[in-house]
Amino acid sequence: MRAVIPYKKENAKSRLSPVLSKEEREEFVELMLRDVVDSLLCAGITNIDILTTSSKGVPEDLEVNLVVTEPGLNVSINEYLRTVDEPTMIIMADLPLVGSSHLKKITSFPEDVVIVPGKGGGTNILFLSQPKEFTVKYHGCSFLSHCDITNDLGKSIRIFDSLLASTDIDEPHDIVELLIYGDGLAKEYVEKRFCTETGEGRVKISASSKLSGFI
Ligand SMILES: Nc1nc2c(ncn2[C@@H]2O[C@H](COP(=O)(O)OP(=O)(O)OP(=O)(O)O)[C@@H](O)[C@H]2O)c(=O)[nH]1
Ligand SMILES: C[C@H](OP(=O)(O)O)C(=O)O
Repeated sequence: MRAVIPYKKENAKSRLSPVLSKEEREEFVELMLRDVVDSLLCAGITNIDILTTSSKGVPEDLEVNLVVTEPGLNVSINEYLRTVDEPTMIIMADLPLVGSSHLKKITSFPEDVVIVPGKGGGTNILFLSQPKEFTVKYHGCSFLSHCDITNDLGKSIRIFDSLLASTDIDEPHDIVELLIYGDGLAKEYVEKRFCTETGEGRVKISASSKLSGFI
C-alpha cells in the first residue's frame, strides 16, 4: 500500500489570502503537509510519494519520495496512477485534522474505492484498490465526479463520513475548525495568529490581539 500527496507550495492556498500573506500561506501549507505525513506514518503507511511542482518546496527532513511534475493537478495524478500497481491513497496536503485512526479505518474497508468528501463538493481522500484503472477529476464537484467514475467502472464504493477528515482548510472560516479540533503543527501556527469569537451562531475567527481587526 502507498500514499500520494499532491502538493504545490508556490502561492499555496490563495483563498486564504484575505487573512494570510503569500509567505504565511507557504509556511502554513508546509506545516499542514507535515501533519498529514505524520498521520500517515502513525497509521503505518510509510511508502509516501509527494507529487510536487517543485522539489524545492518539500522539506528535506520528511521521509517521503519526491515525484516532480508539471503544474496541473488532474494530469499529474492521472499520469502517476498509471505507474502504480498496489492499493493507493490519494490524500490532499490541506488536511491537518485527519488522524491516523481515520486512515486506518479508510484502508480497512473492503470496497474498491473509498471516498472522503471535502467541504463544498470536493474530494479529500481517495483510496483506490486498483489505481491503474482509475482516472481522477478534481475541481468542480469532484466528489460527484469520483462517484460517477467509480460507478462507470463497475466498482464498489464506500463514502467515509467524518467531520474531521472532510474538513480541508481552504477558506478563512475553515480555520475555526482547526482552532477547535486541531492538535498538530498547523494548529499551533494558526493559534499564534487567530482566536475564536463566540456569540450567537457559529464560532468565528478574529485576528489575535497582536494583529489588528476582525475577520
Ligand atoms: N502536484 C500538484 N499539486 C497541486 C496542484 N494544485 C494544487 N495541488 C495540491 O492539491 C491539493 C488541493 O489543492 P487546493 O485545495 O486547491 O489547494 P491550493 O491550490 O493551494 O489552494 P487555492 O489556491 O486556494 O485553490 C493540495 O494538496 C495542493 O497542494 C498542482 O498543480 N500540482
Ligand atoms: C482539488 C479540489 O479541492 P478543493 O478546491 O475542493 O479544496 C477538489 O477536492 O476537487
